[in-house]
Amino acid sequence: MKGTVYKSTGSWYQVKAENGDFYNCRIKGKFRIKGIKSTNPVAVGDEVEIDLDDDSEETQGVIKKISDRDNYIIRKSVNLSKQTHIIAANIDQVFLMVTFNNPPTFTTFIDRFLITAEAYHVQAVLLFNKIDTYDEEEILEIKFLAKLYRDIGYECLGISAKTGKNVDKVKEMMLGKTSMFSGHSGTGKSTLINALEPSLNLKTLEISGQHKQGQHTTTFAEMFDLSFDARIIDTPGIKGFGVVDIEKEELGNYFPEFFELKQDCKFHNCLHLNEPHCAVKDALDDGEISWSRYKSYLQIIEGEDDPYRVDQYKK
Ligand SMILES: Nc1nc2c(ncn2[C@@H]2O[C@H](COP(=O)(O)OP(=O)(O)OP(=O)(O)O)[C@@H](O)[C@H]2O)c(=O)[nH]1
Ligand SMILES: [Zn+2]
Repeated sequence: MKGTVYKSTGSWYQVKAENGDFYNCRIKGKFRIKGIKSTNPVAVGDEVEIDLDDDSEETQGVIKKISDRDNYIIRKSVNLSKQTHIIAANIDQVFLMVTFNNPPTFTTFIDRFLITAEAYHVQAVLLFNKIDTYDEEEILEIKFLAKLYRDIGYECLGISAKTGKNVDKVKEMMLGKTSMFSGHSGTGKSTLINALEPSLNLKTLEISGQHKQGQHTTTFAEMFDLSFDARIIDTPGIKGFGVVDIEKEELGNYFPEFFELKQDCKFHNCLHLNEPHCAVKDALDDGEISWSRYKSYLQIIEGEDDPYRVDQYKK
């Protein structure tokens, strides 16, 4: 029988089978995924093949096969170097909650987030939350930012999780998909999820504001079905959505607007720094590429505080 992994505790996996029932499953045999050394062979979101065992009191299952992943997000294992822990797989989209000043979300943060999403092949959507609190000037700034990112190809939406403004549009975007929510603490993730599904009580809600994090507790992601044909993956204790190592030479590929111009640079391996006849720098001078994006690019390539090379736990 086919199924999807909704929860993992390390040795047991909760699988929702195609008949809609949930089964506790174990793994049989060895699962290796090409190119990655992982501490967990099966992750939340994985599509699996299971065999049911009716002999025991409670019907249990055995995971026999795991399907190729569309994408997955990882973090480095806490204990074992060079090992990775797959947090979740087959994610359709990730929403980044952005607030202008309460708390501030800087463009460098947005850009780092988008680069990570590009590297993981996960579609990213920017939600500008708390639009009920902004004055005219701030609304203009939000609109400016939304246009900047829309022009690059990212969907942007102004919402208020509190008043419910455009929450129906978020719902629409989620239909038939598996989504994740990310953003600085206090940007309104919990409030939005509450507005989307009032009965859902996520672990992130229990953890926020307390000091349960920081110990070496292993955190496991969990998937939830919502009432309107949508699924969300909750990743308690993991800020942002994992780690990714990016080489200098490939960084520009994760800026879609840089990538598009790359073939016009004189050197095929142009880093868009001081090389002559660089199409990216020309576009920057012409105002076709935003300075804030280029600044983020420089910061990362120069290796200034490199937060996405280390584990990002909530402190
Ligand atoms: N005015 C206004 N306040 C909001 C809105 N969304 C959230 N808030 C408030 O912002 C504060 C933080 O919201 P949370 O939903 O707890 O934020 P969070 O992102 O889940 O934070 P963490 O759990 O720490 O990651 C709360 O006081 C919310 O009531 C909004 O759209 N408008
Ligand atoms: Zn160049």
